[in-house]
Amino acid sequence: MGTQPDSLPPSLPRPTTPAGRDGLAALLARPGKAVVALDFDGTLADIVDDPEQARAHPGAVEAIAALAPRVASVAVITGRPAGVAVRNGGFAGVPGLERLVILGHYGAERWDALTGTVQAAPAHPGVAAVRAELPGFLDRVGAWRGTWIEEKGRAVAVHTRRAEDPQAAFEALRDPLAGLAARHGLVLEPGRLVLELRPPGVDKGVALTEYVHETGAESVLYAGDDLGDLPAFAAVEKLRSDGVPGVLVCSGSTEVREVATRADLLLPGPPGVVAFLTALAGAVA
Ligand SMILES: O=P(O)(O)OC[C@H]1O[C@H](O[C@H]2O[C@H](CO)[C@@H](O)[C@H](O)[C@H]2O)[C@H](O)[C@@H](O)[C@@H]1O
Repeated sequence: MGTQPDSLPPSLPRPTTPAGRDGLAALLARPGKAVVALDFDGTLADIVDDPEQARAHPGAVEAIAALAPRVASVAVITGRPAGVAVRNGGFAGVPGLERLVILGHYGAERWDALTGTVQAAPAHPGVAAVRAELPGFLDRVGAWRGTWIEEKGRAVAVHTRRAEDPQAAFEALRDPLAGLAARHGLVLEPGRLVLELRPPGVDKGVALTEYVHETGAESVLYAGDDLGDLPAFAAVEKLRSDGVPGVLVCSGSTEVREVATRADLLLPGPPGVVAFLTALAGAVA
């Protein structure tokens, strides 16, 4: 049996890094000054073939609702439109989630449970241009059968999960779509078998940093699973170097290596995240 040389409770999985253990200890010492920020797809929701069908993993909403009243804030930071995350997550009107904040479109949109409204940055004209060009563009570059376009309002995403060889389809489209995005003043956001063309200027790191400063938090936990979460990881690393303790959690240890290798704590996907959040709520009770 291992020893616990610090004050972390045995009910919680133990971060593997000193910085992660410091971050978790700070959160537990003063939960009322902690922000817990969570990605949606792959972290709170299991990955499925059809994004419309993605739902919060069983127990996720209950775990967040138990935790949220005991910390400064819980925020969901997602590439989804904020309204889609609210709907698919089932986050509206839940006791305990009265102060939940959802930062959608990587921070370009914000939904507050307090008002039930979405605030958004102005639309980028490049998105409409790409939307019009994309079907013909995919035909011309010979996209794999099964590749499809997700309409996201402020962005468009090209999915390859349903192609015969999803990874080959993803790799074949990556450079062409980066070029198309650049021609219209957009950036390419690669994810798990998805290539999103979206406006520049904001990412999950910017969104998280601004939110931590807004709330005056003195510690932060961020959990994510995908490449789009790496800016948030970098933001926590920067906050740590500025004296704000933080914990980095990876949901699923094998899918996206870059996320796993930078995390302080590896959890086995959304079921593991739900178990962790439930235990965390118990530990700060
Ligand atoms: O920031 P997130 O909450 O992780 O959202 C990022 C992207 O998630 C969605 O795509 C991913 O989940 C789908 C449903 O499980 C899956 O089919 C897809 O392969 C994944 O990449 C969403 O569809 C994208 O728009 C988001 O950008």
